[in-house]
Amino acid sequence: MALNGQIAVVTGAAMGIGRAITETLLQNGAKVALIDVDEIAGRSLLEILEKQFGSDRVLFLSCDVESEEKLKVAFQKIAETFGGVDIYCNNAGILNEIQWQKTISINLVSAISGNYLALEHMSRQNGGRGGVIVNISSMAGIGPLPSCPVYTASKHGLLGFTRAMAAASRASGYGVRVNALCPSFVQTELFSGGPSRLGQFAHLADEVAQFAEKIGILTVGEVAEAFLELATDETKNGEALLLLPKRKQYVTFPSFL
Ligand SMILES: NC(=O)C1=CN([C@@H]2O[C@H](COP(=O)(O)OP(=O)(O)OC[C@H]3O[C@@H](n4cnc5c(N)ncnc54)[C@H](O)[C@@H]3O)[C@@H](O)[C@H]2O)C=CC1
Ligand SMILES: CCCCC/C=C\C=C\C(=O)C/C=C\C/C=C\CCCC(=O)O
Repeated sequence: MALNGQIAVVTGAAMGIGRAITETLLQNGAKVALIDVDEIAGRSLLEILEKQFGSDRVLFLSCDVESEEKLKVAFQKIAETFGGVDIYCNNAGILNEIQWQKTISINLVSAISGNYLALEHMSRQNGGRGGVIVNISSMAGIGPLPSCPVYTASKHGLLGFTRAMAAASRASGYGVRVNALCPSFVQTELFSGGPSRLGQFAHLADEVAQFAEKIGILTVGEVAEAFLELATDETKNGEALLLLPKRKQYVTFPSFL
């Protein structure tokens, strides 16, 4: 699938992985709507991107994805401005074992709301053009991160939702592929600030840091490249792409047929 002229929405786009994905989409010719709760970082990035790619190709919407109402309004504004939605990257996420309910709320509940809102605009059953959704899960969506049981649960939940949604989309003729990207540790604020947000599991920080050092740390650019593969390869639906510094593989799950 060529990205030229495609309309993409990226949540948590102001920094980290979301910013890198946004830049990659723009470099490949897409128009991108950036959604982020951090208005200052979002507006400052918008200014940079407008200069680089033109103001007709980027849009920033200050929005907390925890508010389904505000997210709905943001989607309406994007569809009106750009004329539809073709690609949805659900990336906004936090790691906070102290405020663990918020972790579930953003990483799982809001992710589900975002996927449903995206489908309202993208599904062929609703008059949309079809397209692709990429959910940013984590390696912690496949295996346990001991210092972060709730984060692990949220990412396992998101992966399960992705796979079921992909099957539902195929069976219902939505014309929308739904995939999950599962990176290991990535050099961002979420990673560097992680140790201070482990709460009762803070004593496990050193063990995790050693594990991270052993397997290596990804750059946001490497994650954006893997995102591009899931977004553009039209054979991929319901996939979980595991990404480590020295390894990339589509995860094989048990089959019950
Ligand atoms: N950094 C890592 O080691 C890994 C991160 N991930 C996942 O990648 C995604 C992005 O993470 P990073 O770039 O590392 O994080 P980050 O903390 O560097 O950036 C997250 C962005 O999301 C925004 N955001 C947070 N809550 C929001 C909300 N309620 N509404 C709207 N925007 C919100 C922030 O303002 C920020 O711009 C997350 O889902 C994370 O779980 C997955 C694997 C590894
Ligand atoms: C030093 C404490 C830092 C806390 C963690 C910071 C960021 C983590 C982000 C993730 O999304 C997790 C990434 C990779 C590890 C995930 C799972 C390990 C699974 C190991 C196993 O299967 O045995």
